[in-house]
Amino acid sequence: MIRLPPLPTIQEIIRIYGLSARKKLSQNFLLDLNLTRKIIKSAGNLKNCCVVEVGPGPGGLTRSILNTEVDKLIVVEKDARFIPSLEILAAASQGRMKIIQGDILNFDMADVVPLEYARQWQENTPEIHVIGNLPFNVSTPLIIRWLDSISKQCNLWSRGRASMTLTFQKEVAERIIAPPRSEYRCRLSVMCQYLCNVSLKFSIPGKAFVPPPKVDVGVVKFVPRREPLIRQPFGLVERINRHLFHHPNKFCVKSLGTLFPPDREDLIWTMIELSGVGDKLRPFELTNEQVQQLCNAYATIIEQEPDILTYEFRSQKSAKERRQKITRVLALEQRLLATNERTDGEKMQR
Ligand SMILES: C[S@@+](CC[C@H](N)C(=O)[O-])C[C@H]1O[C@@H](n2cnc3c(N)ncnc32)[C@H](O)[C@@H]1O
Repeated sequence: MIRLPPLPTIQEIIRIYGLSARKKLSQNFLLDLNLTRKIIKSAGNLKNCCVVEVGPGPGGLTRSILNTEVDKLIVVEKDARFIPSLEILAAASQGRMKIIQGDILNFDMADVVPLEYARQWQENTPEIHVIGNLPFNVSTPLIIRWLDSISKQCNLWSRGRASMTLTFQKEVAERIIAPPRSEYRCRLSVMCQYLCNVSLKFSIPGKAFVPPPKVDVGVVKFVPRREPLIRQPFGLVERINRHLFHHPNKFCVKSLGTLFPPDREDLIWTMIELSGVGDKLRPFELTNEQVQQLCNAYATIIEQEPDILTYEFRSQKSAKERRQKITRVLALEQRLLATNERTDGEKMQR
């Protein structure tokens, strides 16, 4: 293990630089180095890896990352007040740490991760990890955005199957990992699980943070799957799940009904029949595989009847906008499916 030289404690850094947590920005600091160590341990072996830490704040987690044999650490922090304290860590890091002041929501991490850490998607251990204790109102939209990138193997995930260890409000963490029939099972569960192996590593009581949030926190690890459990474009999977979980406790036929125009009820039954998923199941009971069967059935239906999408995109203002949106969606979905098939073909040839 690499040890950092003696440094002021995080509490001292906060005092010296006057780094009070800003409630407006939902800032809660983790100052207990036993907990920061535990988070970093749950990310896995970081030896010779490149880590991107999002929202390092005063640098508690950052120190624990630097105390491993990590090869490169890139931190992305939005709040300029933290940069001088992070510079102290960078100076002690023996050239391993780089600071970027920026908003992770408008930032492509692939731009800053050196190519030497890139690996083939199919390779065993990811060499790139993302770690972060972000405000809850940032972490959930961010994970959806990153799942989209994982599905397309773009942005950071054009460099391989980078894993993520992130904190969430405990209840959101429970939703992410919820198995079928769990009270927490929802759209987020399927969206996360079809693309990643997800595990709740441990929970941290809110009172461990300064200032303490009103809720407890869950540390979740995401490892992108080599093959997604649902082999359809992200937008299509998202659409089906959005409709399905609109009524999580009613029979699926009720939720699926909203996918089709009122005069095409027949398509609900076509979808049920094509999927082989019984009509007496409720969305929260569906396995990821059953959601896949429903997505495949829907894809077959819109392939045969693309006009059905006119109903799905009825909120677009004019008929012209609707047509443009449908053309874009279909072209994108077809392109993505073609890419998947090509990759499969190439794999089979090897
Ligand atoms: C909950 S605090 C945690 C700080 C530190 N990681 C810790 O555990 O003590 C969240 C941090 O994320 C930063 N942050 C919030 N939104 C961000 C964004 N969009 N991009 C980058 N950093 C962000 C905040 O400024 C703050 O430093």
